[in-house]
Amino acid sequence: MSLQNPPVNSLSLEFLTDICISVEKLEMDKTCRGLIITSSLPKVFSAGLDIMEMYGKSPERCGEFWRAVQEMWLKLYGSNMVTIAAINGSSPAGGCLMSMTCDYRIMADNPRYSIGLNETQLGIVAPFWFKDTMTNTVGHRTTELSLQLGQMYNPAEALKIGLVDQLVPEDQVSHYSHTNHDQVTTPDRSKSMMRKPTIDKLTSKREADIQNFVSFITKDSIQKSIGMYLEMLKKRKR
Ligand SMILES: CC/C=C\CC/C=C/CC(=O)SCCNC(=O)CCNC(=O)[C@H](O)C(C)(C)COP(=O)(O)OP(=O)(O)OC[C@H]1O[C@@H](n2cnc3c(N)ncnc32)[C@H](O)[C@@H]1OP(=O)(O)O
Repeated sequence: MSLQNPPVNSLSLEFLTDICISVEKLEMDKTCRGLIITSSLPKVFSAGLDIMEMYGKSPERCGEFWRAVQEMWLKLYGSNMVTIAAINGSSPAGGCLMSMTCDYRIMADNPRYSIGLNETQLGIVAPFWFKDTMTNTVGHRTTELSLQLGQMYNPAEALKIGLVDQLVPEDQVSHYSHTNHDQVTTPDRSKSMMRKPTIDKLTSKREADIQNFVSFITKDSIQKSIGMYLEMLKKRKR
């Protein structure tokens, strides 16, 4: 599955819906042995959630958006397929979350790329299931530090903390993803054993999590922080 939503593969409601439909189709296809997620765009795997979906939108629309974010995570983290993230560019926040849902992460060894949960930089607290996914990936202490600082890691740092599993030359990300994938034929039952408690936690609190997101994101102070972050993103370009 090659992500293609220019300019930065930000995860809008529409794009998230497309991703969910694609994953669902693959999941039902008996001939499909697994899933490699990568990006069709240069330099960016995914810029994470589309910030414009969280800025100046109605509570109803925010709720619909958040349900789609949850759905994407539930589908990928609970997938019965062998999943590999072929991270061929930067992968902040929701992009990092998407990578962490996979069984294995291969990243392009380019020091200009970065990956991590940077929500704190937007004045946002990462939701509990983002935190849980990271804890399951890199452990409690690293997650605590990482979330408090909104830390982004270059590929070498990401490898060191276990946020990615393998670094490869940029032009060989696809090759190594397929090679690794071919070595695993079916997902082991241990995958669902390891992930079920984390998945059940969100499933049982799904509506409350949506309410929490909507009331948090529509607060004036949070809207102001997001507005300032958007300004910073645009200024950084100039
Ligand atoms: C209770 C819980 C409450 C809340 C939880 C909410 C959780 C949120 C998780 C998230 O995922 S929030 C999104 C966080 N994402 C980011 O901070 C990424 C910001 N973007 C970047 O760092 C860079 O754009 C990049 C490294 C991904 C790519 O850099 P580059 O190739 O240099 O592109 P530009 O920076 O020039 O960006 C091009 C264009 O795209 C716009 N843009 C970038 N990221 C986003 C985004 N996530 N959503 C919407 N739009 C984005 C950027 O502003 C530029 O727009 P122009 O109109 O100026 O062209």
